[in-house]
This record gives sequence, structure tokens and C-alpha cells, in this order.
Amino acid sequence: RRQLTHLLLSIIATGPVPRHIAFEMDGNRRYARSLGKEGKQGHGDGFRTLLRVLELCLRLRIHSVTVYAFAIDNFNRPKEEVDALMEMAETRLVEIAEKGHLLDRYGVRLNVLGKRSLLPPKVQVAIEKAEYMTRHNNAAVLNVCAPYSSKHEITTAVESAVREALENRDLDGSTITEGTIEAQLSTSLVGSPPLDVFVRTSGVKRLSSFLTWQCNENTQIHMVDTYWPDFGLRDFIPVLLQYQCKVWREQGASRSM
Ligand SMILES: CC(C)=CCC/C(C)=C/CC/C(C)=C/COP(=O)(O)OP(=O)(O)O
Repeated sequence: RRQLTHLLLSIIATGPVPRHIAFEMDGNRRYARSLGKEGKQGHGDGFRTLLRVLELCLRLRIHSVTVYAFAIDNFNRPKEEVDALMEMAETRLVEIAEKGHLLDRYGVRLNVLGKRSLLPPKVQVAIEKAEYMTRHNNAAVLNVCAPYSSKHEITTAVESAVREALENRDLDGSTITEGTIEAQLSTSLVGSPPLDVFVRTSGVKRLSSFLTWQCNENTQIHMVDTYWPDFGLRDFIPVLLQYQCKVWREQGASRSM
């Protein structure tokens, strides 16, 4: 099986791969319940899948991977579930940043994006530590959005663009453009390129305030039925092949022009 994975990845890697891909990791609780477990237990399986899928992306040399780990709205979930996710953020992110672990092995810089002040202080400290440990890694980027919402991200970006305009004495804001706002989005600030592919799992067909600005005219959007913990190569290969077909089609079109 490992050999088959290796073979498939090396075939796909001969063609174009996305530079930036996002995963809305949905369906953890339904996955757990389908196995007769408590819903919140699905998040541990979800984290393992995140590591597995991230490694596939890194082997394909995808530069930026952005995942939705916690929505600002998720604070409304039962306390035990929120606590379990906070503990995962506190312990597991530092762990994967350590020497010899995934982020170190592949040279991945970790960024946690979102309204960090909402996190418990000890989680904020752990996140700062994990980011600091990976600050010199420059082969790839992992953006973990938590606690995040696009509305919050865009509002913050507009605020920053306005502040910058005022500092430049542009008092009527006439230099505020799509470009100046986009430059202040959290994914831009960490150097991720435009979003090529967006994947949401579990059959739900909504964006749910995840990367709504970043889903641009060129972003391929995939809503796959698999619950996130079950997401694997079987689901990923069609996504990658459709991306390659799109790039090849565009190249063909520009050659015939
Ligand atoms: C700290 C860190 C990086 C964690 C990664 C773990 C992980 C996959 C978190 C996602 C949490 C979440 C709210 C998933 C959505 O499924 P859901 O709970 O809404 O499931 P449902 O749609 O079946 O109810």
C-alpha cells in the first residue's frame, strides 16, 4: 500500500500541483457517531487525518495548506468539546513542531490565523511557541485557522487598510482598493499565494465563513461526501487530477490564442 501511494504521488507530481490548497475539515462528530462513539471523540481522528493529508501535500510539494480547525462560532459548542479542542491545540501543535516531527522534517512554517485573543492564555502561549519553533522553516506553510471567520478576517483587513491610508494622510480613503485590502488578509500577511483549490468534506455544501475572500475566480471548489477523518488518497486524487486538467486546459487555450 505504501508503494502504491508512493507510485501514485510520483505520477501526480509530474504534472502541475496547486500552490495553495485549503481544507474545511468537516464531519468529525458524524464520523465518530457512525462508529458508535461520542461525537467529540472524532476530533482526535480528525487531527490524525490532518497530519496524513498534510504529509501527502508536502510530498507533492504544495506550498501552502490552510485548514479550518476552529470557527469563532464553535465557542458555542458544549464546554467539554471546546476544552478538548483547546487541549489539542495546546499540546499537538508544539509536538508536531519539534525536531524530527512532521513540520521540522518537511521544513514547514506554522501560522495560526484568526482572532487569537479569544483563546485561553495558555493556548496562546503554546501557539506562539510552536510558531516560533518553525519560524525559520521555508519549504512550505501550514495555516491553521483558529478561531477564525472570514467576516472577522475581512473586517480586520479593512481596518488595517484604512489605518495605513490615514497614516499616509489619505484622509478620504481614496487609495483603499481590492489590492490594499487583500494585502492585509491573514493568508497574505503570512505569504501564501492565491488559493487554487478549496475542499470541504462531509457533504455539506456551504463555505461557512471560511476563506470567502480567498475563493477567487480561479479557485476550484470541491464538496466531497467523505467525513474528514476518512478523507484519503481515494478522495484526494480526483481533486488533484481536476486541478491538472484545468491547468492543462488553460495552457492549451492560451497556446491556441
Ligand atoms: C488543534 C487542531 C489543529 C485541531 C485539528 C483537529 C480538527 C480536525 C479540528 C476540526 C474541528 C471541527 C469543528 C470540525 C468540524 O467537524 P464537526 O465537529 O462540525 O463535525 P460534524 O459536522 O459531524 O458535527
